[in-house]
Amino acid sequence: MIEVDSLTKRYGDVVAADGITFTVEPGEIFGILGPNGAGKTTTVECIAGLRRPDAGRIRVLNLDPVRDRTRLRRTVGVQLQNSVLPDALKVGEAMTLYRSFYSEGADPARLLADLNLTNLRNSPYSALSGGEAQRLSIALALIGKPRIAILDELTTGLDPQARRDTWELITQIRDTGVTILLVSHFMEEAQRLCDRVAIIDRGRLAALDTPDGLIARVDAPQRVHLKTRTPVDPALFENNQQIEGIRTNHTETVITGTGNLLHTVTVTLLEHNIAATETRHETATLEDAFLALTGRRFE
Ligand SMILES: Nc1ncnc2c1ncn2[C@@H]1O[C@H](COP(=O)(O)OP(=O)(O)OP(=O)(O)O)[C@@H](O)[C@H]1O
Repeated sequence: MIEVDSLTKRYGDVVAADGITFTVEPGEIFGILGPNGAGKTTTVECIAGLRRPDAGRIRVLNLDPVRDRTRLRRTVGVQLQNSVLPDALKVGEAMTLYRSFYSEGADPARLLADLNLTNLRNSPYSALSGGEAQRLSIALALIGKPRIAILDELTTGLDPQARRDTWELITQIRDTGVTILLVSHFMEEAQRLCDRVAIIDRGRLAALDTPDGLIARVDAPQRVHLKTRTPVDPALFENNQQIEGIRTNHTETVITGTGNLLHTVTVTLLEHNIAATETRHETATLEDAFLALTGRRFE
């Protein structure tokens, strides 16, 4: 769907994109993840044909985003970071206006219903909450029935519930066959939502893999935290190669190790007829992967 090969873009002395290469496959939710100023927006703006690369080659559905911008506009829906509409424009009017840009497209009433915006169709843009405005911007990105949707910093500024609702919505949109290119600086968002993630740091592609694949590159041990009614004897876990360490503090036990650690611990407890009142399994996160891959903390 999208091919980016050695993309380079400079603003004066700043190299915002420095030889970035990746491809996006049909039906993927593909994440571009990186800290502020990493070059994410520059990359997707070049893909959307809004900026001209200094070097490198981009193809979107086999078209050149700059040269073939008019043709691409029919198949690529874009929601840009911090996009705003005029305050007085009503939700329904915005949908009708954007629909008029396309000879073929989605039914505005149907799309409003799908995005749970029907009741707000007469509300002016200025009266919308952050989550409602984001849902409207997604609706506007989808009004031309695109094959690819580019969504930039979709959930920034939303509360946790609105963020989770938006993730659910993105998954549903993908399930209708739309390929999604998602820009984010939220680790959890990328981990939960994306099929593959390109980590961009200082204009360069630091890594590209599934979230699990990125996390698997981290050499951090897992931890299982247990609470039990009576103290656990650490000797029960000896002679198990997956277990690297045990710390006990009365009825609280923390076991570190590798492999299928949770399974190993659970089986051992069952064998000795010990019931855990609480179990928590901690594994490495994308945040750990970022640190391991770039040598820097995400923030
Ligand atoms: N129009 C511009 N003129 C000059 N410098 C720019 C321009 N747009 C971006 N930059 C610089 O290019 C670099 C990359 O910016 P970009 O917006 O692509 O990063 P980003 O990863 O999307 O960041 P954020 O998460 O903060 O939006 C930054 O150093 C930024 O200051």
